[in-house]
Amino acid sequence: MNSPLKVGITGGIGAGKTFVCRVLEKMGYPVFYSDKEAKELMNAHPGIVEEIIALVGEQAYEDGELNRPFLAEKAFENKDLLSRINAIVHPRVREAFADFAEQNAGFKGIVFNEAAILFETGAYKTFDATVLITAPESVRLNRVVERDTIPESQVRSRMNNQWKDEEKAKLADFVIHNDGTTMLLPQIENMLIKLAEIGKRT
Ligand SMILES: CC(C)(COP(=O)(O)OP(=O)(O)OC[C@H]1O[C@@H](n2cnc3c(N)ncnc32)[C@H](O)[C@@H]1O)[C@@H](O)C(=O)NCCC(=O)NCCS
Ligand SMILES: Nc1ncnc2c1ncn2[C@@H]1O[C@H](COP(=O)(O)OP(=O)(O)OP(=O)(O)O)[C@@H](O)[C@H]1O
Repeated sequence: MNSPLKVGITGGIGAGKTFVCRVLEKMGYPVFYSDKEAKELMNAHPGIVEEIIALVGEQAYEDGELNRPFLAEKAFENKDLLSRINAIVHPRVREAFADFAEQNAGFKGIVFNEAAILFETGAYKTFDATVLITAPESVRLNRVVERDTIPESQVRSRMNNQWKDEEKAKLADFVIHNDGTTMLLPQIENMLIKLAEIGKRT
């Protein structure tokens, strides 16, 4: 079987990546959730656990589980630490996606990968196409405060570690506006038609 078209779906915190990906899943497309995979690997992958402890100390884990609030507070205020954590976690997430893509050669030959940071890491270069989900910062902020019941300051510290939409849009093949006003489904359907055309050419 031909290898599936690999399509990266990204967007800033609260843009609605997962929301859009759930729609794609309902349509039958396989979606790999990088952030979720990263979470699972950080809890269970012995190599990652060892390297995280070596980097930040035993406090990084509590009762065998990643101490996320502890690590989040440190990492989102320290770009160097965050990039070291990324360097430990991302290669393993990439490996897991390669397996997923192979196993899910996919409905109409497309496999989606949802990832919060795709352009920032350069990982976008490994995809056949990229999709940026956008929404104004104020909308994203309100969504996440409501979804996670966390203070605005914590959402902003994550935003500060992500590129602005304008920078990402320059590199994205498709932009989906998920501002709560623009109709979402026609944009998704339009993207799928164009992806099918790209699939035929590759
Ligand atoms: C620092 C950690 C432990 C904080 O955990 P926490 O549960 O508070 O956040 P969570 O993982 O749910 O992420 C929440 C949001 O923060 C943003 N975010 C997460 N990781 C990153 C990152 N490395 N760079 C920029 N933004 C990020 C995303 O918008 C994400 O949706 C965690 O985010 C982490 O380990 N990140 C590094 C691994 C990673 O890059 N994961 C995501 C991409 S594969
Ligand atoms: N078009 C929409 N209509 C209604 N609610 C929406 C819409 N888009 C997103 N939301 C809601 O906003 C919140 C954030 O969306 P979602 O979790 O999909 O964002 P995300 O980009 O995956 O965020 P993160 O980077 O934090 O993982 C969720 O509670 C989601 O249900």
